[in-house]
Amino acid sequence: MSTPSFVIGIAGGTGAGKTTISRLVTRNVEDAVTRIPLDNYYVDRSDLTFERRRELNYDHPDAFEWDLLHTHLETLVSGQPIEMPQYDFETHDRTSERVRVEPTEVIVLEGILALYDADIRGLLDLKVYVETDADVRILRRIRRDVGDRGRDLDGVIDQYLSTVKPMHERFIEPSKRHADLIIPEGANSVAVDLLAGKLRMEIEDSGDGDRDTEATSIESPIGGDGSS
Ligand SMILES: Nc1ncnc2c1ncn2[C@@H]1O[C@H](COP(=O)(O)OP(=O)(O)O)[C@@H](O)[C@H]1O
Ligand SMILES: O=c1ccn([C@@H]2O[C@H](COP(=O)(O)O)[C@@H](O)[C@H]2O)c(=O)[nH]1
Repeated sequence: MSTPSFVIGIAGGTGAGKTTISRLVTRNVEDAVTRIPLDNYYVDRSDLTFERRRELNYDHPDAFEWDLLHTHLETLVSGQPIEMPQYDFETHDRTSERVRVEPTEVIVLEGILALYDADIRGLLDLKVYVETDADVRILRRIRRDVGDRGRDLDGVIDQYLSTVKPMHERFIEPSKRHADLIIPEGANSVAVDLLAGKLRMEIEDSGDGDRDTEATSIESPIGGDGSS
C-alpha cells in the first residue's frame, strides 16, 4: 500500500475515448495506478423498476453520488483503502458487489463529469479533457451500447437526443474550461505518450513503478478494424 502523490481527472463526452486513454496511459505502470470510473458512483436506484431506471437522465450531475466519491478519493489520498461500488450498465443499477481498492502512487478518476464538481476538482493535480467530435462519439456509442450494454439502436438514438446530447452541451462541454490539458481526437498518440511520461515521472519520483515503455499505436477513429 502507498500514499498517492498524484491524482488525475479525465473528463469528456460519452465515447470521447476517456477509458481508452486512461488504459493506454497506465498500461505499463498498472501496479502503481488506481483507476476510479466515475460510473461506479451513479446513485443507487435499485428502489426503482428496470423500466423506470431505463428512463432516467444519466448525464445530469444529479445522477452521481458526489459525496461518496469525494469521501473515497480523500480516503485513498490519505493512504487508506476503499470499498468501491460497482455499476451494471445493462440493468442501469449499482450491483451488490464492492471491490476493495488499495491506494497506489497515482489515482486516475475518469468519467463524463470528472471535472464538473468543484470539491472533486480540488483533489485533482492534473485535469484532462478529451475532446472528440460528436459524430465520432455517437458512432462509437452506438457500437458499444448495442454490442456491450444490451441496448437497441432506437433506444440509443432516443437517449442520445433526449438527455445525452443536451446534458453534454449544458454540463460536460462547459467543464472543459477547468482542464489543464485538452486532448483532441481521443486517443491522440502524442498526447497519450506525453501523459504516460508524466505518470512515469510521478511514479519514479515517489520511488516505485515499472519503467518499461511501449510506442502507442492508434486504430481507426471509430474502432473496428479500420477497413472501409
Ligand atoms: N482513438 C480511438 N480509435 C478507435 N477506437 C476508439 C478510440 N478511442 C476509443 N475508441 C473506441 O470507442 C469506444 C468508446 O471509447 P471509450 O474509451 O470507452 O470512450 P469513453 O470512455 O469516453 O466513453 C470503445 O469501443 C473504444 O474501443
Ligand atoms: O445506467 C446508465 C448509466 C450511464 N449511462 C450512460 O453512460 C454514459 C457514461 O459512460 P461513458 O463510458 O462515458 O460513455 C452516459 O452518457 C450515460 O448516458 C446509461 O446509459 N445508463
